[in-house]
Amino acid sequence: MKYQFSFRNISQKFTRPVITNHGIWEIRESVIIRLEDMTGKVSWGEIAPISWFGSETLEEALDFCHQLPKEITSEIIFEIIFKIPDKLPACQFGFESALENLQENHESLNYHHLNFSGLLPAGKAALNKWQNLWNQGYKTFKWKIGVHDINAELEILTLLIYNLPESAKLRLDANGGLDDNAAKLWLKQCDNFPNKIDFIEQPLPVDKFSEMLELSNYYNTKIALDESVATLQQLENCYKQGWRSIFVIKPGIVGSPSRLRKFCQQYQIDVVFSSVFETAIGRQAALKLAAELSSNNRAVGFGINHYFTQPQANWPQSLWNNL
Ligand SMILES: O=C(O)CCC(=O)C1=CC=C[C@@H](O)[C@@H]1C(=O)O
Ligand SMILES: [Mg+2]
Repeated sequence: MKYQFSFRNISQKFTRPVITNHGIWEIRESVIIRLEDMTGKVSWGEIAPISWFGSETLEEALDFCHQLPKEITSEIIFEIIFKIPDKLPACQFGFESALENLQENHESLNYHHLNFSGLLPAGKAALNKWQNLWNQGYKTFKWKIGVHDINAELEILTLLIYNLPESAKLRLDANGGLDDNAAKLWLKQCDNFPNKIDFIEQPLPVDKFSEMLELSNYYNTKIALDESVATLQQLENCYKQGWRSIFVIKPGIVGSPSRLRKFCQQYQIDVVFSSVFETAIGRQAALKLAAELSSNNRAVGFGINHYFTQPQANWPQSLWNNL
């Protein structure tokens, strides 16, 4: 099968910069790819790298797209998906989801049974942001920690827990920014609120796997790996090294959807699906996987209607025309 291939770079400004232990992220850039088959059917994919999570860089993704011919075959696409798995995971996701969309009618996608988690700004700004997300229907909130002084953040946590409605849940994401003592302080504090805290995400850096495994066996508060399991190879490695607590999966950078499906169905892991702050194109493909593979009814981190200001209506054609 042959496809007309084209691609364009897109950048979107976050409504509010995403501030994490990795730094301040103001503009989200990604690559939109377009495949048209011989019947004229068109489908879209999105390549949305996060290089500091371990995916390829945007430049590597663009270079890869530039070296592809304007007319590509399904053999070339399968080569992308299965032959270069760990170097270009965001490209794998973009191309395979575009191909899947050509082969399936994604309108049948039903993810209305999913619960969504709203992203709170780091620091004390979270205290006056949660209310309007609650009013929009979010009952789970993710708050970035490891950004400000730990004592200040622990105080804010207490205020957040005191102010949030009874049924609201909090998940804390340190982005690997804590040391062992700080992680123990957070876990000890969270153990005091067992019905409030969903989990602490990536408390320690990626190279502290055994320390996180030990913490996960000692404290009641669950720990979720994120940066440690960013790509399929890392996911498999952490599972094989004994991780059985929560795995945060970012479909946009993990790699091939079909290989992810196979892994999750084979190992029945406890997963939380998470956005890479993609556009509606990548989000639709990611939520398709979340709808199929989510476990334990965990809220998915795709609260798109508060990441970007640009309207996402009648994408992607309108987007494509304006790029
Ligand atoms: O998972 C969510 O709730 C939203 C997505 C999210 O928090 C992230 C997406 C991409 C990079 C990070 O800044 C951050 C994360 O660490 O999970
Ligand atoms: Mg995270």
